[in-house]
Amino acid sequence: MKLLEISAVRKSYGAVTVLDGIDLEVPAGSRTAIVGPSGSGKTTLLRIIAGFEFPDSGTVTFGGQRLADGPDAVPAHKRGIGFVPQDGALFPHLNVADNVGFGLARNMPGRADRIAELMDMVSLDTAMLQRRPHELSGGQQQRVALARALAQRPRLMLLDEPFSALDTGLRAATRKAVAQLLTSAGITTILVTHDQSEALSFADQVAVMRAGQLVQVGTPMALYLRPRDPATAGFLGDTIVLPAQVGAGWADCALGRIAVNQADRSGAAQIMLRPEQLQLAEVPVESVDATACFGEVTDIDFGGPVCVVSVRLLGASSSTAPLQVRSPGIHVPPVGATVRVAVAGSAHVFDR
Ligand SMILES: Nc1ncnc2c1ncn2[C@@H]1O[C@H](COP(=O)(O)OP(=O)(O)OP(=O)(O)O)[C@@H](O)[C@H]1O
Repeated sequence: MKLLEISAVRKSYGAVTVLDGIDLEVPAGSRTAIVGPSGSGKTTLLRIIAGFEFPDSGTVTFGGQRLADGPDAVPAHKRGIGFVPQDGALFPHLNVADNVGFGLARNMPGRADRIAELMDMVSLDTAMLQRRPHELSGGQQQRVALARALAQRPRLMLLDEPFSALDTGLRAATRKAVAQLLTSAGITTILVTHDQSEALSFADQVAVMRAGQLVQVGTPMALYLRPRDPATAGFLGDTIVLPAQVGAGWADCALGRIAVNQADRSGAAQIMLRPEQLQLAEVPVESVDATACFGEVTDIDFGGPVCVVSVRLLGASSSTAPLQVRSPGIHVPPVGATVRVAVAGSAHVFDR
């Protein structure tokens, strides 16, 4: 069942079109990530859902209620939608208790208990209630911001790059904790991020935005393995894109004959592999023959657990860019080694 439906939403600032016909359905209980480069319109879309901005045209429907029909819109405070902005936006002069309880009436019965319950939901110790925001870590501040948004018991939570100020380890741990918390509370969530790995790991629906349009919406796995075009593929991770002749479920390309995931395609096409699909095995140079694909290691970028190995295919012209292959650090072949290149899984054929 869909909780939120966005239909044909357009928004311009002066002559600049920021949202150019957005259609998106968000199922109840799901986690959606909107991902896209800086300036593509992600925050504007989130602010339209929250009610801080209104569309020029198009509709926003939430739980069957029309929230916006063009500029005719329900104000933000009547929507029952939580919003956690990028920097948390805590009130610096208020302590944690007053930040968390900001939207709760001062004379509300059980107010202190509700604030303690919210602190517990976001795994913060109530011993922190008297502290000011500057006396908290970045991760703790984000949790307070989340608790403040949860106080309104929203059915939908909007998160605008809430983890971007956190360092890598804390970021992953906070993201996971927040995802679990929102799911167990049954709160539908939309996360805006420009970090593709964050989108892929957080969401069960990913929407890729480019220049004010949603270019593809689907599960993380579908988008990663079957992106619509090379730009979307490249945005979601590293790629190896090769020209090929495809037909009957196979592609003939510089790596030899490999399986493709669209059996119905034929003719000249561009195919895509993810670098982790290529596997290298060092072999003696005299074992090179025509039955497999071989190359020479030209460079290694040692990254510990995963290294990027540059491989020039034997027979390729010197102007052809080497393949960038990911290889475990303990098995990395040396520069100059001859390697057999094998492909795991199938390649994806781009539509155009
Ligand atoms: N109030 C405004 N007035 C004029 N232009 C605006 C306004 N808000 C946003 N824009 C412009 O709209 C475009 C999209 O902005 P938006 O913040 O939605 O992008 P974004 O994808 O969230 O980017 P980022 O990842 O950098 O936050 C940008 O070109 C921005 O400059």
